[in-house]
Amino acid sequence: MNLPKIKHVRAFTVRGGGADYHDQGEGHWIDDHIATPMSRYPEYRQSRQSFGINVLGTLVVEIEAEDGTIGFAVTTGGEPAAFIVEKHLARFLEGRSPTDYEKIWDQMYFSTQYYGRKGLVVNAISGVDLALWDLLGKLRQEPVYHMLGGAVRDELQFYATGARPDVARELGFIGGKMPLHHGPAEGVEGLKKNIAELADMRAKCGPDFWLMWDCWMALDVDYATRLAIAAHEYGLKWIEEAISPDDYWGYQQLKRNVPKGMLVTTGEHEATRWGFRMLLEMDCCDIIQPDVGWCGGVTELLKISALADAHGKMVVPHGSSVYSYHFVITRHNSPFAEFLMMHPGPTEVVPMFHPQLIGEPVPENGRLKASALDAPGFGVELNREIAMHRPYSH
Ligand SMILES: C[C@H](O)[C@H](O)CC(=O)C(=O)O
Ligand SMILES: [Mg+2]
Repeated sequence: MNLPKIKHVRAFTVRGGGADYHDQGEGHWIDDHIATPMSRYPEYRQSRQSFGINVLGTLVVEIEAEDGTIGFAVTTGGEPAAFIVEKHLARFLEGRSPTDYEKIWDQMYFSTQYYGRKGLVVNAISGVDLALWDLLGKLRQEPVYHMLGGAVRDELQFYATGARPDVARELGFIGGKMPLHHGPAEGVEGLKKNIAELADMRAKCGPDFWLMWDCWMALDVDYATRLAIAAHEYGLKWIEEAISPDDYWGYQQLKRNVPKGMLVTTGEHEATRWGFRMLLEMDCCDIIQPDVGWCGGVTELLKISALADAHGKMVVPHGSSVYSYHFVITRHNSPFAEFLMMHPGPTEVVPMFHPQLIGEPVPENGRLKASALDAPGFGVELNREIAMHRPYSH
């Protein structure tokens, strides 16, 4: 079957929430004294926005086919990513068939390799790749998860990320991942406060509910080891992204140091099959957590996931709403998914990428039926009432 060719690629920026989920208003749990690598500077300790966590904003990529069908995706990257999409990547799509996603990915990656490889450039590539899969699904009238091989189970199960695992438990989630509030610069006192918070949550959630810590790259191996050992008594299930994503050697050591039964997870700021190959071959962690909007898109996630499978590791993607769900439902080594609680409390389930997506499904009682994904592409529409800006064109 000959599908219409790609006519035009456009990139927009949007401010406020959505795919740039750290861009929230005051009083939100996601910006309340969370430990980060910048916490060593007291002036940047209270708020992540103070050091610019939300400086980029959302990138929206639209790909229009010759018949007028539009695929789109949202990720982070904002204006600099919009420049890369319009001025560099668009040339590898326009005039091509949307079925050529392998060649398109290869050309996007290798043409930018001299200034890219990870971070912002791969965010931009991911946004284009996701928009391409969305377009392909819309042209074929198929959900992306069908094109990835179909569902291997009837529903998705979720753990929730937020400051209130006790509420997440009541809402039906299988676990709660909390932000770590105090980093090494806050000394033994900070470490004790962290443990007291965990102990309090364990008391509120009972003995069996999964409790995890997201350390957002804030620690060093020594602190992470001491934290993990002290947390063992309170049944911490995993310690996430404890140290810098560049420190593969540190992760290898940490995985050896943590108490038996506690998992080490990482990878949300890692990209491509080559980055994940380091994590897997060096045995840095138990679960890898690629973000499909940051690691290279679905085309690359399939390769990362196959590599993880061969190493006997789970793939539990970071956040990313529908872009993750269509992948997780198709893979045996992705047995559950993350739901990032974007309610400020967070005491209610609200769509993760609100207000940018229309029709974004959310878990009910911590679950989502595969049939909730049964619409062409990623099954969502772009909310055209939000203020979108197209800073560059070609
Ligand atoms: C809660 C974390 O600091 C971060 O904002 C989100 C994240 O890393 C995750 O969902 O995982
Ligand atoms: Mg995380």
